Amino acid sequence: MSETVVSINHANIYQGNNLILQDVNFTVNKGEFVYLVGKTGTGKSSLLKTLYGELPLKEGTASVVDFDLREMTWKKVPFLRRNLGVVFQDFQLLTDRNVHENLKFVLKAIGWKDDQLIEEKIHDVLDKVGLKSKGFKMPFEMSGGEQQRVDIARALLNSPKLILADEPTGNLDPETSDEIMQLLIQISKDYGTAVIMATHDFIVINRYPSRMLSTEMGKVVDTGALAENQSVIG
Ligand SMILES: Nc1ncnc2c1ncn2[C@@H]1O[C@H](COP(=O)(O)OP(=O)(O)OP(=O)(O)O)[C@@H](O)[C@H]1O
Repeated sequence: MSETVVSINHANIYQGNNLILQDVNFTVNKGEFVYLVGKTGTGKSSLLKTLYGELPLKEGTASVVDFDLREMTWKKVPFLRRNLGVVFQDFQLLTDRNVHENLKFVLKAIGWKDDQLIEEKIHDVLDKVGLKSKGFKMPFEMSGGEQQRVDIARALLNSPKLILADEPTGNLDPETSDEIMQLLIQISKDYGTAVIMATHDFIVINRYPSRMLSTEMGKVVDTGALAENQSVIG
């Protein structure tokens, strides 16, 4: 039986008092890879922000990795985030410390204390993103693709059931975008992690076709699973 990771029903998404998306309904299951597409300003980021607790859900219902978004308070948001991985376009790494220290900082912040477990976890996530030997590098010494891999490694620290990615290939050249897409798809297949990825990049979507949610005219349209991406990378 499939395991539901996101379930959103009759939700209205607001920015302040402005209604951005109306009557949003969809579910995402374990291991699914879903694109979120739509013209600029149509609400992709607003929807993702709602899913990771940055915007409050005022109308409708939603459950994200078993957290009820209507019950969300600022105190509970960090607990929701510990069960998610969030990946952004601009990497958001701490520039004054190396990759290893960036990852250690996050683990310490969420309460990890055992040095050996910390080292094992960092080794594990760097291995998963193909950067096993790059822990000593400073962010400015890395290419955009490598920095995005570190951002994905950071998202994996929580062993999340869901990764929310907002334009993760937006700053990358086509070849590097390909590598990041293959990595995200591989993660969703290997670890059963669901991925919702906002993108404008139709080159990427055409190369790695998958289910699409489209924001248009204040609604979210579910195009369903048009094709499997399995054949592309498999
Ligand atoms: N902090 C904010 N306060 C008020 N309105 C906002 C805020 N952020 C976004 N909006 C508005 O909400 C609407 C949706 O914006 P959003 O960023 O979600 O769209 P998007 O589809 O992600 O756009 P893009 O593709 O350019 O990132 C836009 O009209 C935008 O102006």
